[in-house]
Amino acid sequence: MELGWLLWGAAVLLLLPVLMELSPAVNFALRIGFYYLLFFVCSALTAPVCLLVNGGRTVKNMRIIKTVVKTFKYFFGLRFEVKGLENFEVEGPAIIVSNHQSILDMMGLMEVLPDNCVQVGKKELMYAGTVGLIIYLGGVIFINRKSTSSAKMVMAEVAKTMATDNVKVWVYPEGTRNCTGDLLPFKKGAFHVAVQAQVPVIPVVYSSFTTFYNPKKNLFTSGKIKVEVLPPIETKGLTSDDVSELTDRCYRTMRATLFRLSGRPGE
Ligand SMILES: CCCCCCCCCCCCCCCC(=O)SCCNC(=O)CCNC(=O)[C@H](O)C(C)(C)COP(=O)(O)OP(=O)(O)OC[C@H]1O[C@@H](n2cnc3c(N)ncnc32)[C@H](O)[C@@H]1OP(=O)(O)O
Ligand SMILES: CCCCCCCC/C=C\CCCCCCCC(=O)OC[C@@H](O)COP(=O)(O)O
Repeated sequence: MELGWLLWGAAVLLLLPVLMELSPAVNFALRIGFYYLLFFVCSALTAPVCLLVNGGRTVKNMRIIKTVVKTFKYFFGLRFEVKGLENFEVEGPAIIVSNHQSILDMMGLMEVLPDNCVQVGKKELMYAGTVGLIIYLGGVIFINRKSTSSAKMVMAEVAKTMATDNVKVWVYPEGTRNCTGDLLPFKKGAFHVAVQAQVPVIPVVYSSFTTFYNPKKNLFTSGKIKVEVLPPIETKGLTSDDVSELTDRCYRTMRATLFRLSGRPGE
């Protein structure tokens, strides 16, 4: 019986590289599956460490999470080329906004995440097994995208407390993943919070993943991701009437940067 299993295991191990070469779908499924497994297992192992070291839900756990997630890129042959980190060095809290292409963004997020920075995430993530637990412990702010009123209430609370907690808040203004190489129109929530809290908006742009990652084409290979942290946009003196213009300005700057970093001719 054991011999049978041994032979079976050896056959799979020998066949796997051939299968991965022959079938992009197998390659994609194995690499993405391994990514999920990494998240799941590392979350389960990191949660007790966070509890032991920091005692519960606190942004301080993001340092531990960041240390662990920063190792994931080596498993997938991904490299980050980062510019502009000095733009994170603002006095006090800020709203950070970035484009959002895939769940692979978590590696890019942790690659540059400044200290004392939490993220706004869809509340469904709370139920993602051990990942839900670890992001809860990391201080992630959960919003219900299906209820604008409740989402706005949560965001209004963030605007009130981010100054006292001295935290930066990272928001994905597209509101969903978008791996087309372009930007979706921006939701305004992040910019309302920035104006309500009178804190700067710091745009962060990741180059397009389309050269190495495309679920529709079962493409997931190694690759280089350019990351640029842009200069902060001040909101002092702005009111809710200025939010649309602030959103549009940020959108245009980030879209031009996305095209530049991705080597795509601007429009
Ligand atoms: C060790 C291993 C570890 C492994 C683990 C590692 C990972 C550890 C990190 C995890 C990290 C997770 C990261 C997840 C990332 C996502 O889950 S992304 C998806 C969730 N995020 C978002 O949706 C953020 C962006 N969305 C927003 O900000 C949206 O504005 C809101 C607040 C959700 C509302 O959205 P909406 O219902 O679509 O409404 P929207 O069109 O934006 O606005 C409607 C109206 O309300 C107004 N409005 C909007 N917001 C406001 C406001 N706050 N105040 C006043 N008015 C407002 C607008 O101005 C608009 O009015 P008009 O100007 O058009 O007249
Ligand atoms: C025992 C319980 C078993 C539960 C199994 C769940 C295992 C979960 C394992 C890995 C989950 C990886 C999730 C990492 C965080 C991903 C963050 C992210 O990118 O979420 C997508 C969100 O931005 C936008 O969502 P949509 O594009 O609107 O959709």
